[in-house]
Amino acid sequence: MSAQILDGKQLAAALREEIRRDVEELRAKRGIVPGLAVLLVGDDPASQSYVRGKQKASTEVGIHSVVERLPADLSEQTLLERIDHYNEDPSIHGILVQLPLPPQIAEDRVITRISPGKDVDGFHPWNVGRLYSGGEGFVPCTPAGILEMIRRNRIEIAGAHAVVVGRSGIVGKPVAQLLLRENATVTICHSKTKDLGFYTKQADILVAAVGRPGLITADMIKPGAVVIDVGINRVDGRLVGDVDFEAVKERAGWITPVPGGVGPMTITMLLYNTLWSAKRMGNVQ
Ligand SMILES: Nc1nc2c(c(=O)[nH]1)N[C@@H](CN(C=O)c1ccc(C(=O)N[C@@H](CCC(=O)O)C(=O)O)cc1)CN2
Repeated sequence: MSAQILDGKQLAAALREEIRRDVEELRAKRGIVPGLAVLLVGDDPASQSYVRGKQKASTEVGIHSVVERLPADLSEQTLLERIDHYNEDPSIHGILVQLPLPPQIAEDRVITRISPGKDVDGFHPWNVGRLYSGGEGFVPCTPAGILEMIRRNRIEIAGAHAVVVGRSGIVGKPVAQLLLRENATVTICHSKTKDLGFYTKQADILVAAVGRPGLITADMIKPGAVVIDVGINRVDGRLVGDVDFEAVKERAGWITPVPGGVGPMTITMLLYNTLWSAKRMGNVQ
């Protein structure tokens, strides 16, 4: 039997409607309009498209967004000064710098400059620490979206063996931490893992986040497993994930498509984080 599809596009639309209603209530009852500042350096087409998506989605739910498009040869100092500006702006509740950055700019110095209380990407070391220590803080958007997809489809995490392939700071490590927080037994695999299939075959929940098209094949899957594909790879003008979707869907219990799976949840969780930040700054419960 073919796997059930974890439809991120559909879930994202439903969540955005919930967020839109919450934003409207915050505005009507408290006069607070959530504000998001997005800084885009350079002209990478994929980054431009993601930023356009963030701006459009913000407008649709009533979040005020400011997008600064900055030249590719921008100095790190100028970017840090723009961040300082938004750190001080009381109408802005969330700040993000679209990644990747050009080589002359150090990502860690930029991320660390964002006020942790406005770090809606959840990349600042303060928020990373909160995720690991179990405290309240911003959770990175893609991992938060994955957890939301699993929960909303009533898939049991506690006691499951979750295998995460990929150890990036944006997806692999935080999603592993979130699954651990939900009482999964977690294994993290990466490019140096020997015999990857040995681990993936044991996964009740498999998260693939490496950026290698077709890395996960049907023979690497436990029958009935939940397969979450975070890969976004362009092959011959087509968008494909890290999972061989057509073959794996015949063996898995649940599977995310690419496109239309995890991707749309990323921007939705950014809206959620911005709303949460505005509520927190306004002391709204
Ligand atoms: N500051 C950040 N930079 C980056 C992040 C991030 O969370 N914060 N994540 C990615 C890019 N990203 C958001 O910024 C992102 C990636 C993919 C999607 C998405 O909706 N994908 C669609 C396909 C879209 C397409 O055709 O390309 C899908 O999978 O269905 C949204 C946002 C790196 N940088």
